[in-house]
Amino acid sequence: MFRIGQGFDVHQLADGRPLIIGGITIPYEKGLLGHSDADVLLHTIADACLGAIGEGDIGKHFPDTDPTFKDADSAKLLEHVWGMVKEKGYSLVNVDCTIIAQKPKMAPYIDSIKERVAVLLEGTIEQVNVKATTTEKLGFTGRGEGIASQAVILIQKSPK
Ligand SMILES: Nc1ccn([C@@H]2O[C@H](COP(=O)(O)O)[C@@H](O)[C@H]2O)c(=O)n1
Ligand SMILES: C[C@@]1(CO)OP(=O)(O)OP(=O)(O)OC[C@H]1O
Repeated sequence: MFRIGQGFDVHQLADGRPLIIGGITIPYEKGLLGHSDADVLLHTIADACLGAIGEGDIGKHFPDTDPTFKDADSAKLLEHVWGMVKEKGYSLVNVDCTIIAQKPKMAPYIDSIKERVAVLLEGTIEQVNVKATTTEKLGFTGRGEGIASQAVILIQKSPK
């Protein structure tokens, strides 16, 4: 049995924050603002996982009003969500993600991000695709005010 899920997230860029995307710290003049470490890509993947198993979204499981999740490592949040996916008997088929950012250039970091995501989802690099696009200087991403991300995941329950 297959299930599909999709995720979308946006975080604002602000001074004085590290830029963490896909579990990797990327050198840049600004970072993403959030209650957690604001890892927009890992939040997107977590939401896609929760969508695939019909379990709502990360705000439901990790409320941004809960001090437990202040400055939380989003890799830990995704690990928890992936545990829920496994608990229901599913494994990864593939995940495809897009980071929407005018700057910085993501290309040098894509392979490291893919490796990190593959580890978190207990899959191989071949099961993970991560892309980046600008919005040609249009909109909030184009003005460099924030970074968005999208993901689609396919999971499979193997017959016993
Ligand atoms: N933050 C980004 C955005 C894009 N890239 C790479 O550049 C290519 C061209 O981007 P367009 O928005 O002009 O289509 C894109 O396909 C990515 O490979 C990037 O590395 N970092
Ligand atoms: C991850 C959580 C929890 O720390 O906070 P944020 O980092 O603000 O992220 P968001 O994508 O707005 O929503 C999920 C939150 O509940």
